[in-house]
Amino acid sequence: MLWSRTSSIRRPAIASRHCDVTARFFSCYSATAIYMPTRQLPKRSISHNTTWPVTSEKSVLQKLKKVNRKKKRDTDDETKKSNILFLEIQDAVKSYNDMKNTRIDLSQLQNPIQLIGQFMFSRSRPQAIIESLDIIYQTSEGDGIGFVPKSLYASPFLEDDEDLFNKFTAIVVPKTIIGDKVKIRLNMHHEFYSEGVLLEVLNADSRKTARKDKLIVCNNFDKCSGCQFQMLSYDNQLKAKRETILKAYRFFYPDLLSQKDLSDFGHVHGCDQQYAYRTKLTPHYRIPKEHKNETLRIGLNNVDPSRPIVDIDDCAIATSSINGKLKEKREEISAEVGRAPLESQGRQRTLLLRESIRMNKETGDHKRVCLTDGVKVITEKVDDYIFQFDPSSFFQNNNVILPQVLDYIKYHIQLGEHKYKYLVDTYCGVGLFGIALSKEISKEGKIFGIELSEKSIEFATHNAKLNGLAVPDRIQFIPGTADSMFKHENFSKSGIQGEDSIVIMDPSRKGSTESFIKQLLEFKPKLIVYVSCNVFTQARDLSVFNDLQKNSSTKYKVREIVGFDFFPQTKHVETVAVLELIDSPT
Ligand SMILES: C[S@@+](CC[C@H](N)C(=O)[O-])C[C@H]1O[C@@H](n2cnc3c(N)ncnc32)[C@H](O)[C@@H]1O
Repeated sequence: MLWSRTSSIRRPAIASRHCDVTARFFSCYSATAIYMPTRQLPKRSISHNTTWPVTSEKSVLQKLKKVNRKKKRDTDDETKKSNILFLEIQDAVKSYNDMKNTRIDLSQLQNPIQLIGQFMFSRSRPQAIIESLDIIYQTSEGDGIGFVPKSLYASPFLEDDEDLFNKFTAIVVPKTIIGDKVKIRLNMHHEFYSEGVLLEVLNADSRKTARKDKLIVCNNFDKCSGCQFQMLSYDNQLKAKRETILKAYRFFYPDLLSQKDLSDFGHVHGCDQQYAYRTKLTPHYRIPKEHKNETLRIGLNNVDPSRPIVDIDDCAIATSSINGKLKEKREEISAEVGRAPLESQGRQRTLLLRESIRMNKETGDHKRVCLTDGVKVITEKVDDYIFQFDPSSFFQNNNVILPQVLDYIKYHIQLGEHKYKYLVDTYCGVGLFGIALSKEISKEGKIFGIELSEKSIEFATHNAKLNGLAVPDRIQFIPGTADSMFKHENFSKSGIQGEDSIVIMDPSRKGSTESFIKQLLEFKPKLIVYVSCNVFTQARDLSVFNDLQKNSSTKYKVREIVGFDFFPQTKHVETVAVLELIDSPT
C-alpha cells in the first residue's frame, strides 16, 4: 500500500463571484493582442440538441469522472500526475501575477460545469481558437501553460456573465515552451485548466523563445506523444530537466533546497547519444474495421487524445534494429488485415519490440537484433556483464548511459576511506546494480537483492551465475516486497550489517513506502543510493526520511542529487540521490 501524508493540496472554495482584478490588468492584457476566433461563435449558437444543456449536469460530471479518471486529483497520493499539474498551475499563476503585476487567484480559474460540458464531447466540441497565447510556464510533463481571460472565447457557452467577468482559463499546450507565442485550438476543459492543441508558433525565430524548429528531426513531432523537446538544443533540454528536479524538491522537500548549494543541485548529466538510443518500443495499432474503410496505423498515441494513433514508420529515438523490425511487423500485419475476423476488427493491440544481443558462441562476437512477440529471453550487455531477462521484466531502455550511471555510483562508493562489505540491492529487477557493482565490495562480503516479481528474481539469480558470482554465498536474490526485506529470515541469516553496507534503492514510479524508509533508517547503512525515474516521489520519500531522522539520533547528509538523461528529446529525467551516514549512536 502506498503510504500517504496529509495532503497539502487544498481545493479552493467555490469560485468567488467578486474577485478583484485591477483595471490595470485588463489594460496590459489587451496589449497582448489575444482576440476572439475569426469565426465568432454567437452566444448560445451551439445546437442544444447536440450539446449542453441536453447533457444534464449530472451526466457531464459522470462523463468527466470517467474521461478523467487518470487525470483526477487524488488526495491519497499527492505525487500523482494530476496533483502535480494542480501544483504547477498554482505556480504558473504566481509567475503570471509577477509578470503582469496582477493578483489572479485559483478560484478565478475554475471552469464552470457548463463550459466543461460544451467542450467534453469531441464530436460536438465547438471550434474555439485562441489566436495568440503567451506560454509563460513549463510543466514537468513538458507542456507549456498560458492564460487568457474567459471573456475572450467563452461568452457563447455561458449564460451567466458572472462566469466571465474577471475569470481566466489556464491552457496547457503540449509541444510548447516558455517564451513561445502560439495559436491554439481549445479542447477538453477540466476543473482548473483546459487543454490546448498547438496550431501555429507565431514567434518561432524570435529571441524570446529558445525554440529552434530546425532541430526537429521527426516528421511526426507535432502529433506524437513520444517526444516533447526536439525543438530545444540539447543544453536547453538538460536545463529544462534540471528545472523539473528543482521543482520536485521545492514541492515536496523544500528544506533540502535551502540546505544545499544550489549551483550543482539537480545538475543533469547528458547522454552521449541523443537519438537512436531507445532499446524498447511498444507501438500500438488498431485492427482496421473493413466496413468503415479504416487504414492501418501503427505507432504512438496522439498528443490530441481525440485523434487516432500517430502512424510511425521510423522512430527517431529508437535504435535502428527496432525500426527495422517495426517495418517488418507493419508488412506482416498489413498482409493480415483483410483476413481479420469481424470480432477482432477495431481492437487495440500493442507490439513489443525489444533489442537484444545475439552472441556467436564460436567467435564470441555479438550483434544487436530486435526481438518481438513470443520471445522468451532478451540478452543485454552492460560494461562487461551479461544480463538475461524475459520481455515482461523491467530493464533499463538506454544502455548508452548505463555505464555512466554505474561509474557515478562507483565514484561515490570509492569516495572516502570506508571499505564496504555489503551491497543491498532493493527493487533489484533482474539484478543490474547488484551484479554490475559487485566488484565494489570486499571479497569476503555479500550482495543481497529483493524484488517483487518472482520471474525477475529467477533471472537475477541466473544472471549472477552467468557472470560468475557464487549463489548464495556471494550473492543472493529473494522475491518479496522491499518492506519485508529487513525482517526476512534470509536477510537476518546473511549477517549483513548496516555500518558496512551500501543500500541501493530503485523503486518504480510510485516511489518507496514509509515502512521501508523507517526500516532503512533503523538499519543505518553507511551509504544510500536512491535511483529514481520519478523525481517527485523521490523528493517526497527523502523528505519523509528527513522527518524520521529528526526524531532519531541517526543522522544522514545528502551528498548529492543529480539527474541522468536516459531519454533525450523527452520530458523524462532519472535522478540519483546519494546519502551518507554522518552520525549514529554506537
Ligand atoms: C525501476 S525498476 C528497477 C529495477 C532494477 N533496479 C534495474 O535497474 O533494472 C523497479 C523494480 O521494482 C520492482 N518493485 C515494485 N514494487 C516493489 C516492491 N514493493 N518491493 C520490491 N520490488 C518492487 C518492480 O518489479 C521493478 O522491477
